[in-house]
Amino acid sequence: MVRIASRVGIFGGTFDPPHLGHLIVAELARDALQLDTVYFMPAGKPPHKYRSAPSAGRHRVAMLERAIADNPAFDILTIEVESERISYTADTLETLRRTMFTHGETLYFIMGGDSLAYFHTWRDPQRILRQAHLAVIARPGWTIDLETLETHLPEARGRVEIVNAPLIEISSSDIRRRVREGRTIRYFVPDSVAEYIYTHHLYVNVPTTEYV
Ligand SMILES: Nc1ncnc2c1ncn2[C@@H]1O[C@H](COP(=O)(O)OP(=O)(O)OP(=O)(O)O)[C@@H](O)[C@H]1O
Ligand SMILES: O=C(O)c1ccc[n+]([C@@H]2O[C@H](COP(=O)([O-])O)[C@@H](O)[C@H]2O)c1
Repeated sequence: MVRIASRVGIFGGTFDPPHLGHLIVAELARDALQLDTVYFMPAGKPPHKYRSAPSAGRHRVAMLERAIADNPAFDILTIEVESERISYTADTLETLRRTMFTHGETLYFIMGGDSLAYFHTWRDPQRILRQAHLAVIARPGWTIDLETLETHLPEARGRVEIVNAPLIEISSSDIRRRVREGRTIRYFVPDSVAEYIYTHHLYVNVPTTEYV
């Protein structure tokens, strides 16, 4: 039997909380790149946000479970939230290649344009590009500048796919602020996620050192 290697998206993020922007990005990447599965991968300790901790991993996973429940092409990878270490993507992808994606799967690491702008500063970006392509979606306020990226990182040439999508001005930080201020988050997150946020009193008392 000839086995056809599958095409897999890995969408790393803090997801504190997951919002409709994340879901639209994942669905458009799935569609554009013909991905069999998109895995949402919440970071345990996100490298650029480690000064003040995000909500507990169990809350972020629970919200993701609710957010993706009705999409059979979406799943969750808990490898990073289960670890005590800072979630460096290069390490995670290598581990996943060793343990889970061992059949020549084509991997796409999905990110917004804001993440791409700093990608060359990530730990060992060359190592990431050896494991996966990047799938990048535009984000309001950020230009996708492949030329500059390739100047910093020649290994990115031919490894980055741009996914066309409408600009979606939704962010987790805005949602956290809205909850804190008692404003609506309806239609920013799935109803099931909003319910979880209110039931567990998330984002009500966020320290003044709200992470950036
Ligand atoms: N509205 C959006 N449009 C495009 N990409 C997005 C959008 N929201 C998040 N992303 C991308 O999803 C990934 C995970 O994002 P993250 O979980 O940090 O959410 P966020 O909304 O950026 O959070 P915060 O506001 O707390 O920084 C990142 O690569 C980010 O660029
Ligand atoms: O590996 C790195 O150096 C690195 C630096 C910044 C971000 N990342 C990853 O990028 C993803 C999005 O990060 P964030 O902070 O926007 O949620 C998440 O999976 C992070 O672990 C990874």
